[in-house]
Formats: sequence, structure tokens, C-alpha cells
Amino acid sequence: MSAFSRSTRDETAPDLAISARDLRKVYAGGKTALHGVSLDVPRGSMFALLGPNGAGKSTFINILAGLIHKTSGSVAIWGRDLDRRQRDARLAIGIVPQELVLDPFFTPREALELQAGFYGVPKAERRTMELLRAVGLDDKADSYARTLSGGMRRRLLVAKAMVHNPPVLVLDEPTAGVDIELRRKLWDYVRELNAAGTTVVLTTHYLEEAEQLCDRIAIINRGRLIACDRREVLLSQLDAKELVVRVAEPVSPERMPAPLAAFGAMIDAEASTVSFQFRPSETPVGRLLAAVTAAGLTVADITTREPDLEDLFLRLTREADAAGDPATIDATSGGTPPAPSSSAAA
Ligand SMILES: Nc1ncnc2c1ncn2[C@@H]1O[C@H](COP(=O)(O)OP(=O)(O)OP(=O)(O)O)[C@@H](O)[C@H]1O
Repeated sequence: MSAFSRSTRDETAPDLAISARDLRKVYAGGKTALHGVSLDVPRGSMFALLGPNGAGKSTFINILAGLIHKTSGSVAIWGRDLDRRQRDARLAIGIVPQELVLDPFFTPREALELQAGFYGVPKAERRTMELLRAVGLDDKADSYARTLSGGMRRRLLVAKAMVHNPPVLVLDEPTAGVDIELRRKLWDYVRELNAAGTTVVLTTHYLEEAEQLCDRIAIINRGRLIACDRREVLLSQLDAKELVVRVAEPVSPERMPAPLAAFGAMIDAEASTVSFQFRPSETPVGRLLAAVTAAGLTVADITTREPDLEDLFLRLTREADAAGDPATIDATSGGTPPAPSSSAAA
């Protein structure tokens, strides 16, 4: 199907694959799962939606999928408003649900054909075997779905979400219960789709996965967006590094040389190391190494540790929890959001 152009040069394609404004969801019973989330997913991006259990990720995705109704706010998928152009919006998105929902009596081939029929894909344009090959299920094309393993079912759901060739693919916890080898295969395929222009949004509990795969990351906590930016920008917010210097001479924390104390160094006598927690924006590593030399020590080896997404995730969710009722970050401007505690309510 060529209805959707993925080219970055195509001026008819929207700049935003998904755009949510002030999205709220209050479930029957009064639970507010989304407190006014505004979020943009640029076309062509590989976008991670991260958050602890119960943060509201599935609620967000289920609204996109049309499985639940939003309470208020608006969402556009591929520039098509979900209220005004529901059918067009749905055609633009493929969703891989969290639950492994498959009819056990259909084979993968039948499941894909049925789905293609549901989306009105003409027989000549169906890519059933191509999709099954892509997800490594071509040899299972005619086995009953009930005989497939959890990982195979997951991959079949990915293929199913792609039958109408949507420009936006959303995967809700796609690798839960999938072993490492299959996970790698799944990601290879998702990367290929993304390289070919498909915008990919995924929710995951594996921070490492988001860090390795995604160029943009949003963090949602208790129904509020607490961060949303390019991965490098988010990680640079941490501005903290650790330098560990192994020295040739014996050292002791009881005899901390003044040049090292000035930088808040810590000494591990057993490992013969001096370590520093520092802000790269304020303190160049060279100054720390100079302090080691000034203390009369010889540098034998150095290692540094960069903060990772897990550090950021923990810090932001803790800050948001400590603030109690943090304001929502409007992540639609494309810039770096302000710190959670000082941002303005959307
Ligand atoms: N049908 C429902 N009725 C009432 N409350 C619900 C319903 N579905 C979800 N919730 C509540 O809404 C909040 C957000 O849930 P949601 O499933 O969106 O979170 P999540 O981030 O996807 O979590 P997980 O990572 O565990 O899937 C939770 O407090 C959850 O208990």
C-alpha cells in the first residue's frame, strides 16, 4: 500500500506522527490515569514511552488504539484527529498490544489474511508471507496459533500490526516474556522498519532497551509527563560523572591529601583508588588528574562512568513523587523541559 509516504523529503507527510494535547483519562470509578498529557512524536522517530507500573502508558496507547475513550483533550495520528477522522487516524497506526491476544484456532497465515481483510487491503497488495518471513515465522505459517510459543505470538502480533502498512507502529511492552535471542530479532526488524521510515513508539520496562534503540524518550509517572526529549539531551541533564583513578602508591582514607580533599575525593585503600563524583560542565577531568599528581601520586589507570537512563529515570520519578503533585511538562515545544518541580501546569 502506498497511501502513506514515509519519506523525510515528502512535504505532504505531517511533521508529527502523533500529537496529543492535554489528554485526560478518568476511569469509571474515579481513577485518573492521565492528568492532561501533551506529547509530540516526530515523524520518523524511534520513541520510547517509559514509566513505572501504573504510570498510564497503556492507557495512552489504548486511547490511540481506540480501545478506550479519552475523557478530554485531543489526539492526532499522522495529522488526523482521532475525534473527527477516526477511521483515517486508525489506518495510520498499527498497535501491538501488551496482552498476547490471538485466536488460538487461526494459523499465522490466516490471522494476517483476516487482519488484511479487516483493513480492506486488496489481495494483490497483501504481504502475508513477506511479513511472516520478516518476523521469522514463515515456517510456522500454517501451524495453529495455540501451538506457538509466547515469543512467536508476540512476533505474530507485530506482523499483524503491520498488515495495512501503517506509517506509525506502536508496541506496548513488546519484549515482555521474549527471550534474548528473539528479542534481538524483533528489534532488528523494528529497526529496519524505522530505517525505512516507519515511526516507532514503544513502551518498555527495559531502560537499557530504550537507551539503545530510541532517539527520543518520554517518561510518564502517575499519569503525568515528567520528561520528554532527545535521548542525548535527557542524559546530559544528569551532568554527573564518576572518575576512578588507580594509583601506584599505597593510599588511605585517613590521610586524604589536601589537593584531593578539595574535590571531595574518596579513597579505597584496598583497591588503591581515588574516585571523584563531578560535574563535567564545571570540572574538566584534567583538573582532577592534576590534583592526583599534585598529591604526589602516580596515575596507574583511569576509568569513568557516565550516567545512564536508569539514573535519570530514578531521579526524575523520585523527584516527581517527592513533589507530590508535579506539574505536567508540555513536551510539544521540542525543547528541553524545565525541571519537574519548576515547570508550569499545562
Ligand atoms: N479499566 C480500568 N479501570 C480503572 N482503573 C484502571 C483501568 N485500567 C488502568 N487503570 C488504572 O490506571 C492507572 C494507569 O494504568 P496503565 O495500565 O495505563 O499503566 P501502565 O503505565 O501501562 O502500567 P504497566 O506498566 O503496569 O502496564 C493505574 O493506576 C491503573 O490501576
